[in-house]
Amino acid sequence: MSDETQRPSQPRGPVDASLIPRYCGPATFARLPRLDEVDSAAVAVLGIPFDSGVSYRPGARFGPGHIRASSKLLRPYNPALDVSPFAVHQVADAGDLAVNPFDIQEALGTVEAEIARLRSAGSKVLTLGGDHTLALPILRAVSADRGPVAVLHFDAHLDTWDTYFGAPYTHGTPFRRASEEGLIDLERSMHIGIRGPLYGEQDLTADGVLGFQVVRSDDYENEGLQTVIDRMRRRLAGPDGAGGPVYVSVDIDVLDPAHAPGTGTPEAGGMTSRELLNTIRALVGTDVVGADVVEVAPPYDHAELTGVAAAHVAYELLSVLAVNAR
Ligand SMILES: N=C(N)NCCCC(=O)O
Ligand SMILES: [Zn+2]
Ligand SMILES: [Zn+2]
Repeated sequence: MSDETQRPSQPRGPVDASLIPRYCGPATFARLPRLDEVDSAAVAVLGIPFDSGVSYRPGARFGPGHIRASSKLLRPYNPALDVSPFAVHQVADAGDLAVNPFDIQEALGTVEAEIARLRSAGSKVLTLGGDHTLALPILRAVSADRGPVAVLHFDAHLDTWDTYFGAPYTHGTPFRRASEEGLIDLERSMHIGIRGPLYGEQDLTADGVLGFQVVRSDDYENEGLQTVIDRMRRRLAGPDGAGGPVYVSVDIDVLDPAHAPGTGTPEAGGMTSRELLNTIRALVGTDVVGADVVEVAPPYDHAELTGVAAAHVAYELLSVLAVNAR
């Protein structure tokens, strides 16, 4: 009797690195199966190679491939959360979405439709970007069936600016548009890791009106990790403590350029990857409805530093989803 007939409901996991060397074979995230190789997936990892919304260095269109290539060393068991994220339920790589690099509005429509399609097939979606513009169409799709969601946004930047060159859909503006469109819960959303020069003081006041609280990068040093985690969990619980759906958006430039040089708009004074991974782990027990890891720009990376950091961030997000599903 084959394994499959004995255990028909067993999720198909990653390729075994003790049988097939890690550097062999097609690069799916964490060497997971492709979505078309499994019946269905509780979580789909979707690449979106799009960087037409960037204000500075381009290159995030190569992010999905780079994160996958940097994810080959991930192992199946996560001791930090005591979970095997690919054994609890089926996780699969949905490949790359082909989006129009010359027409941003059309690209946003393609992204929204694909996220909606995967979600209606029963998959939560972890998106590998791509630039931060992508958060807007993803939030449109998620809030279409979950209503306004809390946005937990890890980034050096607010990304609530209004326009660049008059353009409303850019990587610096997704969360202003999302707030204006009523996609986010104004009482439970938060940025973590904010730092660096702004256009003016009004950037921060406008951001508060749009529904965000701010944890600054320096707060990790001044208050400590546990205090930051407590603030995050209190904010996500909301004023009545009841909680609700949370969308997690991770711009890899939240990390210090020493930890993640491969990104388009780097800012000094950032978080360590250890701080970021530990903060994400503290999301166990919150209703994470989707997530992205964006702004990985491989042309500026060295030794896969940024790719490995992004792969681990994605792995911790998948681990949280697995613990929550258990
Ligand atoms: N979302 C990212 N990574 N960066 C936004 C920077 C916008 C600016 O150039 O002011
Ligand atoms: Zn950023
Ligand atoms: Zn961003």
